[in-house]
Order: sequence, then structure tokens, then C-alpha cells
Amino acid sequence: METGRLENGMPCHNQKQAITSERRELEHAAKQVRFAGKSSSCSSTSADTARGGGRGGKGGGDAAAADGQDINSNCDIAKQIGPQLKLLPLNDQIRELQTIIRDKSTSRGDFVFSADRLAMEQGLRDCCRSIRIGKILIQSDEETQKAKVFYAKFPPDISRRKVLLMYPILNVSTTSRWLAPIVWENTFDQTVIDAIYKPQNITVATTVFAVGRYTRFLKDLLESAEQHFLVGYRVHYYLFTDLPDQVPVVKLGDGRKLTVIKTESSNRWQEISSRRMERIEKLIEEKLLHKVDYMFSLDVDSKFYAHWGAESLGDLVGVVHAWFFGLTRPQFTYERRPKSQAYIPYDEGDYYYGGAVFGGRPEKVLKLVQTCRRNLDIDRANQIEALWQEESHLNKYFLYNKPTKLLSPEYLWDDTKQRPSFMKVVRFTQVVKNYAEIRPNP
Ligand SMILES: CC(=O)N[C@H]1[C@@H](OP(=O)(O)OP(=O)(O)OC[C@H]2O[C@@H](n3ccc(=O)[nH]c3=O)[C@H](O)[C@@H]2O)O[C@H](CO)[C@H](O)[C@@H]1O
Ligand SMILES: [Mn+2]
Repeated sequence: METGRLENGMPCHNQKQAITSERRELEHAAKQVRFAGKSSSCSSTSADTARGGGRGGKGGGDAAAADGQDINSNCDIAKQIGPQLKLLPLNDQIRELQTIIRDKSTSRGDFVFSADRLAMEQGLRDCCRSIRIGKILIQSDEETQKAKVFYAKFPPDISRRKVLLMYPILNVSTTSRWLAPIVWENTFDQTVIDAIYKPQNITVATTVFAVGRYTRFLKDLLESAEQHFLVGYRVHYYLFTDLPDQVPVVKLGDGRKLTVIKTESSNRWQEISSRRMERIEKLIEEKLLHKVDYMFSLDVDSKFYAHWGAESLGDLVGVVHAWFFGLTRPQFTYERRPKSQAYIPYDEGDYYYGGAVFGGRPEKVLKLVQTCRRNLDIDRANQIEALWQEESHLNKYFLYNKPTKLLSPEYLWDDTKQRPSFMKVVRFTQVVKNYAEIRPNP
């Protein structure tokens, strides 16, 4: 991609309009160059940061490189294509224009003025009448989930030309194929949601496991939860740990409770993570069924950064894993060995769900954890452990028992991953951790 021609060689017939200031704007707008269907521009210097860190060395790196929404992967693509591709960084002028058009108080006139400058096409046509413009529309195919060119019209000699790629429109999907909502910022009205749930005086049970050295995450998780997680609602934390002495004292808000449950340790992290299923099963049967309205299971190595409210509640709730959002089926790290109960063939699957967050009504979650626990037992008897332990089994369960509500990666981000521009808020994130230092085994 090359903009030099715009400033130097491009024949501009309408010289009167191409006054210096307009040219400068054109230049600035041209810097908004991005990939169609990709989220962000990037500079080559950020290309090597934040790759696959959250997956403990298995599977994640490749996935990150192919992630359509990942700012870093744009740079990887730039590297693959070679020096003939130039990515221009987002600058303050563009940010200013974007801020103006998103501001509720912007006047109609200012909106049109700024939107025109961002869109650029008319400006280019006015300025440079001989410029040839092509269009391309790429979307994921509903069936195969692969990128599909729906429409393309280019000048016939495009291969010989310098191409300025601009103004992609990026959409995130807000419903699944089975019409379950996918919760993103701006897809819900918090006032309406609270008006529905507050009068019901609901209680939300929340299970957290902190075994061995993972107790160190408790303070940040609980303190940030008190600031952001279902604030104003009754929340009952059930904290499973082998080290009750290490549970920090955290001041809880009104109507909020914490119960510590002593649990066994294990010398394998895979076991600790997987055994959550049977422990949650027992807890639901003994304490939660018909007593609480909703529940969540959360990873402890996490932190809340922003509002997580009643918009997250539903009969059966799953969250789209940050590293796999926007990827296609074959790239998901499902269990691929038919011998495992978690097996999912390459031509099946909807999303890759994170094991760190799931929830719903207790009776629905009970079915989920029972099924996963049974399948984990069968696998154990057959001496096979699914690639991502209970997360693999959870993905299998959600394939045949579709969640009624999906939370977007805003609800399960990863601190090692750069936030793409279309994602307005990070609500809950996996914190950076040194796996070798905190886990009982490699
Ligand atoms: C973001 C995400 O979806 N993470 C999932 C992923 O990797 P993660 O790397 O997030 O797994 P992890 O090390 O955080 O383990 C999952 C959870 O098990 C607990 N724990 C684990 C080890 C230990 O020594 N002590 C302890 O308490 C703790 O609550 C932790 O949050 O895959 C795991 C299964 O392999 C789980 O499904 C995680 O939820
Ligand atoms: Mn985790």
C-alpha cells in the first residue's frame, strides 16, 4: 500500500479544491488505512508483543496469529505479505473525527462534516477525478464460517496499481445462529435491565477456586468484584481452597456474602481445574438448587476492570474466549481425538468457549457440570485427558446444549492481549501470571 502517489504523482484535476489544508486532511484520513474485516491499524513495532501467553504454551500461539480481530496479527499479516504492504498508524486526527461522530451532542452539521472526512471516498473523488475506486465485501459464511467474498468490483488493471485500502466497516455479531444474544457494550440498556432484575431481589452464587499458590489472586479478584460485579445485587461467593488461612479479608457490600469451603489440593493443575466440575455439582445439589436464582463459575486468576451487571444473566451462559473470537472452526482448540468424550469433529462447532466463565440457572448449570463430570470420569477410565481438560468438555456440552446467552470477550479478556478498537470495554480479564511459578506441576 502506498500513499506517496497521492501527495506527489497523483494527477489532481480539481486543483482549486485541493488546497493545502484539504490535502493535509486527505493525508490524515489516508492514514486510517486498515485491512477490510480487520480491526485496527498497527505499527510494525508492536508486531512481536502479546502472543498466545494465556494458553500455557499449548495451541494458543498459532491461534493468536490467525485471529482476525487481533491487532498484532495484522502486523503478522503485514510481515507475511512483505515490504510492498505498508500499514499506516491511526493518528490523533482520526481519533478526533471518530470521537466527534460518536458524541451524542454533536450537531448534524459537524457530524456530516466529520463523517465525510472519515469516509474519504467523496473527498478523493472531488480532489482526484481520475482515481479509480473498487469495492469489496467480505463476510463469514454462515455454514462453513470461512471468510467469503460476497461482492468484489475492482479496476481491471488493479494488479499494476498502487492500492490505497481504506474505510473498512467492521461488524461484530450480536446474535448467534440460534438467536441467542451475544452481549457487547451498547447492545443493552442498563436502566431497563436493572428495572427488570432489581425488583426480583435475586441472588447470584459465584464459585471461585483458589488452590495452592492461586490464593494470591483472591485479593484483587474479590476487591475488583466488589467494585464492578453485579453491584447492587445479592452475590454469594463460594470460595473453595485448601488454604483457608490465606483468604484475604475483603470488605463486602450490602447483601454480599462469602463462604469458604475447604477443599483438597492436588499435585496436578489439570486435576485442580477439572475437579471444579464435580465440586460445583455437589455444591449445587447441597446448597444452591431452588435457593439461588443464578450462578457463575469464575477463574480466580482474574480481575474486573469495568461494569459486569445483570445483562449477563440467563438460563445457560457461556463466554466467547478472547483468543478465539473471530476464528473459524478448524482453528478452535477443541479435543480432536475420537477416543475422548470431549471429541468434536473439524466440521462441527459454533464458538470456542472459555472455561474461565460459565453460568446460568442452578438447574441448568447442574446438568452442565454433571455431564462434564461424567465425561471426565469416562475419559479418566480410558486414560485420556482432553487437550484443555474441563474446558474441552464444556465446549462439547455447549455444542449440543446451546447457551441461551453468550457473553462477548469483553467478559473474558486477557491482559496479555491488546484490545482491538471495536471492543469498547474490557470488563473481566485474565491477569498475567507465571505458570511455572504458580502451578504445582509443569
Ligand atoms: C481463560 C480460560 O478460559 N481459562 C481456562 C484455561 O486455562 P488457564 O490458564 O486460565 O487455567 P488456570 O491455570 O487459570 O486454571 C483454572 C483455574 O483452576 C484453579 N487452579 C488451577 C491451578 C492451581 O494450581 N490452583 C487453582 O486454584 C483456579 O481457579 C484457576 O483460575 O484452561 C483451563 C483448563 O486447562 C481452564 O478451563 C481455564 O478456565
Ligand atoms: Mn485462568
